[in-house]
Amino acid sequence: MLKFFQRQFALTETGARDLGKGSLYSALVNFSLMLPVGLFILLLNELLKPLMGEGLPEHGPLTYAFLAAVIGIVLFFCHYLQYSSIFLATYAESAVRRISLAETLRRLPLAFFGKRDLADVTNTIMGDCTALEHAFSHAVPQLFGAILSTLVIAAGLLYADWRMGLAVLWVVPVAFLLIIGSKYWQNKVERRHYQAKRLCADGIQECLETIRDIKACVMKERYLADLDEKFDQAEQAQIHSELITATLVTGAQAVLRLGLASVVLVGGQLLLEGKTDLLTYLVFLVAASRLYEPLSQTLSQIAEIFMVEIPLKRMQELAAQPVQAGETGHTLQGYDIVFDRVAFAYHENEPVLQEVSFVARQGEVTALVGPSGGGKSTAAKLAARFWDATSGRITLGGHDVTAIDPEALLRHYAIVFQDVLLFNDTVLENIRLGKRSATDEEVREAARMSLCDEFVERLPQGYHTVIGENGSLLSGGERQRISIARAILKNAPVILLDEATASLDVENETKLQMALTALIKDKTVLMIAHRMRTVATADQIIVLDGGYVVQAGPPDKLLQQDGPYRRMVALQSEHMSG
Ligand SMILES: Nc1ncnc2c1ncn2[C@@H]1O[C@H](COP(=O)(O)OP(=O)(O)OP(=O)(O)O)[C@@H](O)[C@H]1O
Repeated sequence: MLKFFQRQFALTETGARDLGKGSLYSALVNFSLMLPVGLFILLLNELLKPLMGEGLPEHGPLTYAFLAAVIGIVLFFCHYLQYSSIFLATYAESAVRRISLAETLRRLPLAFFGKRDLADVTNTIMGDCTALEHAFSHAVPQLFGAILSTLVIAAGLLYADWRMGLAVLWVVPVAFLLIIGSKYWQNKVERRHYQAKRLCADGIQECLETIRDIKACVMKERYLADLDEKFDQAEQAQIHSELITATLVTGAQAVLRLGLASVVLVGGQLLLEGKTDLLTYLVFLVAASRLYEPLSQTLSQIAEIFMVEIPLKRMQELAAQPVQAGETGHTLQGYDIVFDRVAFAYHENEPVLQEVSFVARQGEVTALVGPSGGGKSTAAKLAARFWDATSGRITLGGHDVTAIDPEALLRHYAIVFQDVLLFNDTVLENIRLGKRSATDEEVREAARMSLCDEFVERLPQGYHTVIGENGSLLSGGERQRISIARAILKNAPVILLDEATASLDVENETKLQMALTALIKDKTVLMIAHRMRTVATADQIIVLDGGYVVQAGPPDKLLQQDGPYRRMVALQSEHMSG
């Protein structure tokens, strides 16, 4: 049974055991709800005795008050056990599920995030987990509990009187068949509802991310109209889904109630024919109304139980994504990066890099240049294993990067991206991200080297100013300097600079280049730049065009050749003097 729960609901062993316990306690609650009925029947039996001429009642009101109190305590404990075993265990399982999904996401290659919609991934971690949390705390154990208690009570009723037993029970399979028969239909409608909700979430996220461009292009009206349409579709899908579920559930609940009518009819007939006594008849009437209560509740949650399949599948699919693995303990021989006939494609049959071979040596600056879209950033990201090459090999210090755990590998890298990402925190903390253990003084020193001082002094609280979401209070050049400060603070042996100084004016770029010269001593530097002036002092230039290395060598040598590098330098000099 535990294996069934684990497989069916993707639970941990503890989660499956807790679901089993929760189901048993739910059944216990259902049984305990029969106790007041038993007491009532006992009381009725006593009260009927004098009327039937069977003598006086044997027990006084005190006995019944005592029994009622005991039943109250039993009910309390059963409910308490059910609550603690279901709710607390479900929340614990949910936390494990969320953490394990987040752990998977952390280890997934960036290729996954390029293919998958981020709103959808967020929805899986938050929305789907919440949906499962609700189903496993409010519906699934109750369903199994109701099945268990109904089976036991049904056996008792059939044993007591099979005719009235059948009159009580025939409605149960009919009601459930009605709901189960419509499962495919309900799931189809609910899947459409899910899809509509996901499109809404996508729309909102896209709108928030692109609000600046929407305003700049005066597209607000059109965008909001699109978003409105998505909301309307989600609303329609929700109404449709709820209508269908409500119709089916109330229909099935009405069928259940028919059972009461059939007991009245069958029992009444048996009573008239003298084939049963009044007490048994009353017992069946009361038992029927009690029996249907948990079943009726379960029916109202059956749509939720069917729906469990959808979020479960989505989560299983996410959990099954191949993660980037690798060893954490490795000894590198220096920090040379070697690209050996590397090919890569973001999408099948659309190669971005082909036959790329070069060596970025430790202690040297290797500059990647070339036309936009040539594959420079892609090559740098492959070196840091943000993606894995489709074919060929990239090594760092003689080790294939794909054999090294991505997080362990990234400890050797300090990276400054073109699109800087900052957090809504102070300048100090944003820089400290480079090295969590750095003292304030170390952070300030890195900030001074990356020329942050001059703009930080102008901020209201200096280094303690909170810079807004993604550094919204800062200019592009200022954000870039913070990112460089992080890299300086990290002081890693390999430095990747992707247009690191592109947002700076010429004067600041020159100053920063001098600071960077000190930083990059003895390190492996892979630098991407569009300004030829920036890479003029590099030890080696690699020209990438259309995914191929079209020229490689020291800048002075390349200048002597009639090739793309000389043309780019000439073009930019012309542009500057013109
Ligand atoms: N995440 C991605 N998913 C799919 N395609 C991508 C992705 N990133 C880049 N590309 C594509 O790969 C090709 C190379 O892009 P890349 O950014 O490496 O070029 P680049 O030489 O660095 O360009 P630029 O100088 O403009 O930054 C381009 O055609 C680009 O559209």
